[in-house]
Amino acid sequence: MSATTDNARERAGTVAADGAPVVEIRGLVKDFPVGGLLSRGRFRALGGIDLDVRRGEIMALVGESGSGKSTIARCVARLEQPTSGTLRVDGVDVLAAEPRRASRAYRAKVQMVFQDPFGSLNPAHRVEHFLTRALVLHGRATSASTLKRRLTELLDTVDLDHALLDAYPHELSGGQRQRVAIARALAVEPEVILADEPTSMLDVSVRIGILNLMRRLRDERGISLLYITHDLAAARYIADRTTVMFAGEVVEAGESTALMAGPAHPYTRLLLSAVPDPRRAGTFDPAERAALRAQVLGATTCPYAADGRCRDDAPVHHVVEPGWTVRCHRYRPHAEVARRALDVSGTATAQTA
Ligand SMILES: Nc1ncnc2c1ncn2[C@@H]1O[C@H](COP(=O)(O)OP(=O)(O)OP(=O)(O)O)[C@@H](O)[C@H]1O
Repeated sequence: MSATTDNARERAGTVAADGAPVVEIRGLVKDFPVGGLLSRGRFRALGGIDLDVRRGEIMALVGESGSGKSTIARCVARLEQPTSGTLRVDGVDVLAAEPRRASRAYRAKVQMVFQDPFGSLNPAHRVEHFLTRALVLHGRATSASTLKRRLTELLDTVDLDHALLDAYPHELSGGQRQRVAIARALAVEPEVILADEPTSMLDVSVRIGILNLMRRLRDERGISLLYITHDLAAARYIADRTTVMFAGEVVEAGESTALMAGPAHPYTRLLLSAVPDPRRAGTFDPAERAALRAQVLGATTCPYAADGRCRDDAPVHHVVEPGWTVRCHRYRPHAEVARRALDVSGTATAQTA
């Protein structure tokens, strides 16, 4: 863990990550059927993922659209059934112990926050309904007075005005809606929150508030977060560690600051070369996004792909430093030499130097 992160926690008088994994994923494979009901075609969305989220840490999961980030979160949330692999939460083998759909006890431990807060809040109900329902269903408010107190506490935690209890989702801004969704997740006092692009539909000016809120939940409550994002700048800002995915595989994982200062995998370097400018106003421009996608998917035309080695012989994980791994045949332990050897574009060198 970086000195910067440690200092930030010390300043805040915080709960530090204790290093023990709360979520342990091993060899997770997910195949989806393709080609209709009568077809036997399968598409492998996850090719055997290993990933840990430690207690009280934020783990960012980054990678281009379609790389499998949401599928991992949905498997952990029990919204998808993995094809194979193991998933442990608090040491419990979830796929063996839990029903296909998550039990209430499991949902009390693991909560998910989605990209579109409007889509996840029924427009017919007021804020009070969403929060009350979560509190009552999970036995977190057994009397009228505790309910009132817990509602107030939840609103305070997510920095929402108490008057908004009476508001309908359409009366809230995007940022306020996402805060309600987070408050609803917090109502059950979870150990883990899976946040799937929670800021991508929000204006830049609002995003930072949600990122800071997630950081506070980690620091003050020791909640573990799996934070899915396309935005590497946000991952660098908020996450203790970052896992980089490409085409259903983890290609690099390590402490965020170090990984982003000197990425060892060509794909991570390409992603970093396209980090959006945090000063830019408005939401992500679709045209720019298409250009980014073309550039990143161009990574499949890695200069070393021609030798066919990755296709014929899957690369293994190399240790760059303790806690930092990269999956690339071409990786050599002397980082500077490796980085030059792995260079795939002049832009990447310029931007990440
Ligand atoms: N229910 C499904 N049926 C068939 N294919 C699916 C299904 N869900 C996801 N996929 C495919 O699995 C792959 C991984 O999808 P996933 O949503 O996990 O990617 P992602 O990295 O989260 O992308 P995004 O950032 O766009 O959400 C994609 O190719 C997607 O089309």
